[in-house]
Amino acid sequence: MIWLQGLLVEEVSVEINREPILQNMSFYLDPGTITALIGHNGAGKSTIMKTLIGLQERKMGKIVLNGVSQEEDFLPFKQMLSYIPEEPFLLPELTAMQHFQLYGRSYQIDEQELVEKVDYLSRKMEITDKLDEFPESLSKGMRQKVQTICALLPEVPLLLIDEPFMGLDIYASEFLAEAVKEKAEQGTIILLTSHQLDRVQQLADHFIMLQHGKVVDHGDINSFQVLKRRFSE
Ligand SMILES: Nc1ncnc2c1ncn2[C@@H]1O[C@H](COP(=O)(O)OP(=O)(O)OP(=O)(O)O)[C@@H](O)[C@H]1O
Repeated sequence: MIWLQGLLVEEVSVEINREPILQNMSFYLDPGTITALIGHNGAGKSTIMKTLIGLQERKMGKIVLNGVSQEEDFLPFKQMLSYIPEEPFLLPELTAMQHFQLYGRSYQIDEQELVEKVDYLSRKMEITDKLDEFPESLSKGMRQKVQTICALLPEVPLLLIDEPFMGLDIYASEFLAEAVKEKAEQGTIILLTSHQLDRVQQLADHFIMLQHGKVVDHGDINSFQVLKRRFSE
Protein backbone atom coordinates (compact mmCIF):
# COMPACT_ATOMS: atom_id res chain seq x y z
CA MET A 1 0.00 0.00 0.00
CA ILE A 2 1.27 3.50 -0.80
CA TRP A 3 0.82 5.80 2.19
CA LEU A 4 -0.19 9.36 1.63
CA GLN A 5 2.47 11.82 2.82
CA GLY A 6 0.91 14.68 4.73
CA LEU A 7 -1.64 15.25 7.45
CA LEU A 8 -5.15 13.97 6.89
CA VAL A 9 -7.95 15.19 9.15
CA GLU A 10 -11.20 13.52 8.17
CA GLU A 11 -14.66 14.17 9.57
CA VAL A 12 -13.36 15.00 13.03
CA SER A 13 -16.01 15.90 15.59
CA VAL A 14 -15.41 16.90 19.20
CA GLU A 15 -17.91 17.39 21.98
CA ILE A 16 -17.19 18.98 25.35
CA ASN A 17 -19.86 18.60 28.00
CA ARG A 18 -22.16 17.33 25.22
CA GLU A 19 -21.72 20.60 23.33
CA PRO A 20 -20.51 20.20 19.72
CA ILE A 21 -17.21 22.08 19.54
CA LEU A 22 -15.82 20.71 16.25
CA GLN A 23 -18.20 19.43 13.61
CA ASN A 24 -17.13 17.12 10.78
CA MET A 25 -13.85 18.92 10.33
CA SER A 26 -11.84 17.75 7.33
CA PHE A 27 -8.65 19.05 5.77
CA TYR A 28 -5.43 17.82 4.26
CA LEU A 29 -1.99 19.41 4.64
CA ASP A 30 0.88 18.70 2.26
CA PRO A 31 4.49 18.28 3.47
CA GLY A 32 6.42 21.55 3.38
CA THR A 33 3.38 23.79 3.67
CA ILE A 34 2.64 26.45 6.30
CA THR A 35 -1.07 26.71 7.06
CA ALA A 36 -2.73 29.30 9.26
CA LEU A 37 -5.88 28.43 11.16
CA ILE A 38 -7.96 31.60 11.24
CA GLY A 39 -11.15 32.34 13.12
CA HIS A 40 -12.84 34.38 15.79
CA ASN A 41 -12.35 33.67 19.51
CA GLY A 42 -13.98 30.35 20.28
CA ALA A 43 -14.03 29.14 16.65
CA GLY A 44 -12.23 25.92 17.62
CA LYS A 45 -8.61 26.61 16.66
CA SER A 46 -7.02 25.48 19.93
CA THR A 47 -9.43 22.55 20.14
CA ILE A 48 -8.33 21.11 16.80
CA MET A 49 -4.68 21.58 17.86
CA LYS A 50 -5.34 19.73 21.13
CA THR A 51 -7.23 17.03 19.27
CA LEU A 52 -4.31 16.55 16.88
CA ILE A 53 -1.83 16.02 19.71
CA GLY A 54 -4.25 13.74 21.57
CA LEU A 55 -4.97 16.05 24.50
CA GLN A 56 -8.60 16.37 23.52
CA GLU A 57 -10.66 13.26 22.88
CA ARG A 58 -12.70 13.22 19.70
CA LYS A 59 -16.15 11.76 19.19
CA MET A 60 -15.45 10.58 15.68
CA GLY A 61 -13.19 11.05 12.71
CA LYS A 62 -9.77 10.05 11.50
CA ILE A 63 -6.35 11.68 11.87
CA VAL A 64 -3.45 10.23 9.87
CA LEU A 65 0.08 11.63 9.55
CA ASN A 66 2.29 10.20 6.79
CA GLY A 67 0.27 7.00 6.90
CA VAL A 68 0.40 6.66 10.71
CA SER A 69 -3.02 6.65 12.34
CA GLN A 70 -3.40 8.64 15.55
CA GLU A 71 -5.95 6.17 16.84
CA GLU A 72 -4.17 2.94 15.99
CA ASP A 73 -0.54 3.96 16.53
CA PHE A 74 -0.72 6.74 19.08
CA LEU A 75 2.87 6.61 20.38
CA PRO A 76 4.58 6.55 16.96
CA PHE A 77 2.11 9.24 15.87
CA LYS A 78 3.01 11.47 18.85
CA GLN A 79 6.72 11.07 18.12
CA MET A 80 6.07 12.53 14.68
CA LEU A 81 4.89 15.90 15.92
CA SER A 82 5.89 18.72 18.19
CA TYR A 83 3.70 21.45 19.61
CA ILE A 84 4.05 24.98 20.95
CA PRO A 85 1.00 25.67 23.13
CA GLU A 86 -0.51 29.11 23.54
CA GLU A 87 0.46 29.16 27.23
CA PRO A 88 3.84 27.77 28.29
CA PHE A 89 3.45 24.42 29.98
CA LEU A 90 6.71 23.61 31.75
CA LEU A 91 7.49 21.24 34.60
CA PRO A 92 8.25 23.22 37.80
CA GLU A 93 10.91 20.74 38.94
CA LEU A 94 13.03 20.95 35.78
CA THR A 95 15.41 23.72 34.68
CA ALA A 96 15.31 25.05 31.12
CA MET A 97 18.27 22.82 30.21
CA GLN A 98 16.64 19.78 31.78
CA HIS A 99 13.56 20.41 29.63
CA PHE A 100 15.75 20.37 26.52
CA GLN A 101 17.40 17.15 27.68
CA LEU A 102 14.00 15.61 28.31
CA TYR A 103 12.88 16.50 24.79
CA GLY A 104 16.17 15.16 23.45
CA ARG A 105 15.51 11.80 25.08
CA SER A 106 11.82 11.68 24.17
CA TYR A 107 12.58 12.28 20.51
CA GLN A 108 15.81 10.24 20.56
CA ILE A 109 17.96 13.14 19.39
CA ASP A 110 21.68 12.33 19.16
CA GLU A 111 23.49 13.82 22.18
CA GLN A 112 26.02 15.89 20.23
CA GLU A 113 23.30 17.15 17.91
CA LEU A 114 21.22 18.13 20.94
CA VAL A 115 24.10 20.11 22.48
CA GLU A 116 24.63 21.98 19.20
CA LYS A 117 20.93 22.69 18.71
CA VAL A 118 20.41 23.89 22.28
CA ASP A 119 23.44 26.14 21.95
CA TYR A 120 22.22 27.60 18.65
CA LEU A 121 18.56 28.01 19.64
CA SER A 122 19.23 29.45 23.09
CA ARG A 123 21.61 32.01 21.58
CA LYS A 124 19.03 32.97 18.96
CA MET A 125 16.33 33.20 21.63
CA GLU A 126 18.68 35.11 23.96
CA ILE A 127 18.29 32.84 26.96
CA THR A 128 21.84 31.45 27.28
CA ASP A 129 22.09 32.89 30.80
CA LYS A 130 18.83 31.23 31.89
CA LEU A 131 19.51 27.59 31.11
CA ASP A 132 19.90 26.55 34.75
CA GLU A 133 16.84 28.45 35.95
CA PHE A 134 13.58 26.81 36.98
CA PRO A 135 10.35 28.01 35.32
CA GLU A 136 9.20 29.95 38.39
CA SER A 137 12.17 32.30 38.13
CA LEU A 138 11.63 32.96 34.42
CA SER A 139 9.39 35.67 32.97
CA LYS A 140 6.38 34.49 30.94
CA GLY A 141 8.13 35.41 27.70
CA MET A 142 11.22 33.47 28.75
CA ARG A 143 9.09 30.43 29.59
CA GLN A 144 7.56 30.73 26.14
CA LYS A 145 11.05 30.83 24.66
CA VAL A 146 11.98 27.63 26.51
CA GLN A 147 8.79 25.98 25.27
CA THR A 148 9.48 27.16 21.74
CA ILE A 149 13.04 25.79 21.78
CA CYS A 150 11.74 22.43 23.05
CA ALA A 151 9.39 22.20 20.07
CA LEU A 152 12.05 23.25 17.55
CA LEU A 153 14.58 20.64 18.74
CA PRO A 154 13.18 17.52 17.04
CA GLU A 155 13.08 17.06 13.26
CA VAL A 156 9.50 15.85 12.96
CA PRO A 157 7.00 15.81 10.07
CA LEU A 158 4.46 18.04 11.85
CA LEU A 159 4.91 21.21 13.90
CA LEU A 160 1.84 22.73 15.56
CA ILE A 161 2.03 26.27 16.90
CA ASP A 162 -0.79 27.90 18.83
CA GLU A 163 -0.30 31.69 18.61
CA PRO A 164 3.40 31.62 17.68
CA PHE A 165 4.20 35.21 18.57
CA MET A 166 2.32 35.43 21.85
CA GLY A 167 4.64 36.73 24.55
CA LEU A 168 7.79 36.63 22.42
CA ASP A 169 9.81 39.79 21.91
CA ILE A 170 10.38 41.10 18.40
CA TYR A 171 13.78 39.36 17.95
CA ALA A 172 12.50 35.99 19.13
CA SER A 173 9.39 36.36 16.93
CA GLU A 174 11.51 37.11 13.89
CA PHE A 175 13.78 34.17 14.62
CA LEU A 176 10.80 31.85 15.10
CA ALA A 177 9.31 32.95 11.76
CA GLU A 178 12.65 32.17 10.04
CA ALA A 179 12.96 28.83 11.84
CA VAL A 180 9.43 27.87 10.80
CA LYS A 181 10.13 28.73 7.15
CA GLU A 182 13.34 26.72 7.24
CA LYS A 183 11.55 23.69 8.69
CA ALA A 184 8.87 23.94 6.00
CA GLU A 185 11.57 24.06 3.32
CA GLN A 186 12.87 20.78 4.72
CA GLY A 187 9.40 19.23 4.36
CA THR A 188 7.83 19.78 7.79
CA ILE A 189 4.09 20.46 7.78
CA ILE A 190 3.42 23.59 9.83
CA LEU A 191 -0.02 24.35 11.25
CA LEU A 192 -0.37 27.55 13.26
CA THR A 193 -3.09 29.70 14.72
CA SER A 194 -2.80 33.43 14.93
CA HIS A 195 -4.88 36.53 15.34
CA GLN A 196 -2.04 38.61 13.93
CA LEU A 197 -3.26 38.53 10.36
CA ASP A 198 -0.48 40.63 8.88
CA ARG A 199 2.16 38.31 10.28
CA VAL A 200 0.20 35.29 9.12
CA GLN A 201 0.12 36.67 5.60
CA GLN A 202 3.92 36.95 5.59
CA LEU A 203 4.51 33.49 7.00
CA ALA A 204 1.81 31.10 5.80
CA ASP A 205 1.17 29.84 2.29
CA HIS A 206 -2.31 28.44 3.00
CA PHE A 207 -5.18 29.24 5.32
CA ILE A 208 -8.10 27.38 6.85
CA MET A 209 -10.92 29.50 8.22
CA LEU A 210 -13.00 28.12 11.08
CA GLN A 211 -16.38 29.32 12.29
CA HIS A 212 -18.32 27.67 15.10
CA GLY A 213 -16.18 24.54 14.89
CA LYS A 214 -16.50 24.10 11.12
CA VAL A 215 -14.20 24.74 8.19
CA VAL A 216 -15.91 27.51 6.24
CA ASP A 217 -13.12 28.34 3.81
CA HIS A 218 -9.60 27.32 2.89
CA GLY A 219 -7.11 28.05 0.18
CA ASP A 220 -4.02 29.87 -0.91
CA ILE A 221 -2.90 32.71 1.34
CA ASN A 222 -2.94 34.98 -1.72
CA SER A 223 -6.70 35.11 -1.42
CA PHE A 224 -5.98 36.85 1.85
CA GLN A 225 -7.66 40.13 1.06
CA VAL A 226 -10.93 38.26 0.65
CA LEU A 227 -10.13 36.39 3.84
CA LYS A 228 -9.43 39.59 5.75
CA ARG A 229 -12.69 41.15 4.60
CA ARG A 230 -14.67 38.11 5.71
CA PHE A 231 -12.76 37.85 8.95
CA SER A 232 -13.68 41.37 9.92
CA GLU A 233 -17.39 40.90 9.10
N1 LIG B 1 -12.54 22.68 28.52
C1 LIG B 1 -13.60 23.24 27.94
N2 LIG B 1 -14.82 23.19 28.52
C2 LIG B 1 -15.90 23.75 27.92
N3 LIG B 1 -15.85 24.38 26.74
C3 LIG B 1 -14.67 24.47 26.12
C4 LIG B 1 -13.48 23.92 26.69
N4 LIG B 1 -12.45 24.15 25.83
C5 LIG B 1 -12.98 24.85 24.80
N5 LIG B 1 -14.29 25.03 24.97
C6 LIG B 1 -15.21 25.74 24.07
O1 LIG B 1 -14.90 25.31 22.76
C7 LIG B 1 -15.02 26.39 21.83
C8 LIG B 1 -13.74 26.49 21.02
O2 LIG B 1 -12.69 26.92 21.89
P1 LIG B 1 -11.19 27.07 21.36
O3 LIG B 1 -10.32 27.32 22.54
O4 LIG B 1 -10.87 25.91 20.49
O5 LIG B 1 -11.32 28.37 20.44
P2 LIG B 1 -10.19 29.22 19.70
O6 LIG B 1 -10.63 29.33 18.27
O7 LIG B 1 -8.85 28.64 19.96
O8 LIG B 1 -10.36 30.62 20.41
P3 LIG B 1 -9.29 31.78 20.77
O9 LIG B 1 -9.08 32.54 19.51
O10 LIG B 1 -10.04 32.58 21.79
O11 LIG B 1 -8.05 31.14 21.32
C9 LIG B 1 -15.38 27.62 22.65
O12 LIG B 1 -16.77 27.82 22.56
C10 LIG B 1 -14.98 27.25 24.06
O13 LIG B 1 -15.82 27.87 24.99
